[in-house]
Amino acid sequence: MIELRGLKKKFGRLTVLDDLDLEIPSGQATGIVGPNGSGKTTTIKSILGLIKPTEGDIRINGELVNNRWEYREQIGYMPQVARYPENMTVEELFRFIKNIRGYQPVADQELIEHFRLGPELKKRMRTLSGGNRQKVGAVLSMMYDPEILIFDEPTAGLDPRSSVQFKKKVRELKEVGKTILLTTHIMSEIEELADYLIFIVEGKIKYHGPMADLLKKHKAQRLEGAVAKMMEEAAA
Ligand SMILES: Nc1ncnc2c1ncn2[C@@H]1O[C@H](COP(=O)(O)OP(=O)(O)OP(=O)(O)O)[C@@H](O)[C@H]1O
Repeated sequence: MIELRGLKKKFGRLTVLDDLDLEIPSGQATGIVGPNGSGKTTTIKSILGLIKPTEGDIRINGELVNNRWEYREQIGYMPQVARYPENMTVEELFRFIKNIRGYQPVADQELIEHFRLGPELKKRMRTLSGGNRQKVGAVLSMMYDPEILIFDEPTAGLDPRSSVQFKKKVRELKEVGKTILLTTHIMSEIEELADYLIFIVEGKIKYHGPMADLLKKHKAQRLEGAVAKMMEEAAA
């Protein structure tokens, strides 16, 4: 379980995360939704230790991870916008990551095939299409078989077939009990993949709990309707 307690983040005078208290359950997929600029990526980056919170604690499986780095080995991260060594070819990049880690990945070949990246391996990163860069990010996030996977708008830029391939992989990861956290603006994707939902507006949690409870509460069949209602309530 990932626990956030009293998490605050300020950038100068702007409060971006305002006292977040929540639990992200293990072995399930959790979707974070909310309007643009509501703090989703900042929450993810805080969990990853890429942003230092102004206040508050983050615990993973009960252990406080503030200012500690080792725990990041258990997390695979696919960022919204990734920066890579642009002159490396895709295969050089994979080799580079293996050298940094110092041990062999569990599933790189299988993932390269799954995402049909074979024809891209000899291309330099700077020449890849946006969608293929995303797929490289997906492989990097999964190839060491981490317990926790965090995907920030993972299917933005993927063509429909690749998006289906990505979601199939996420379902497989769920089946083997991984903890998954993902953000997306595509509500149907959250419905397909997530069991648990976090709704965040202007850095405040407006809902967190099982997806089914939210739909029941708002008497909605589809998530889009429930989220639209919550957005109206938040704006009122
Ligand atoms: N390094 C930074 N310095 C200053 N402000 C920042 C920084 N990073 C994020 N912000 C601000 O924090 C707020 C939340 O940003 P964040 O990227 O977490 O939103 P988001 O919910 O992921 O949005 P989106 O749906 O558009 O991706 C925004 O107002 C953004 O401008």
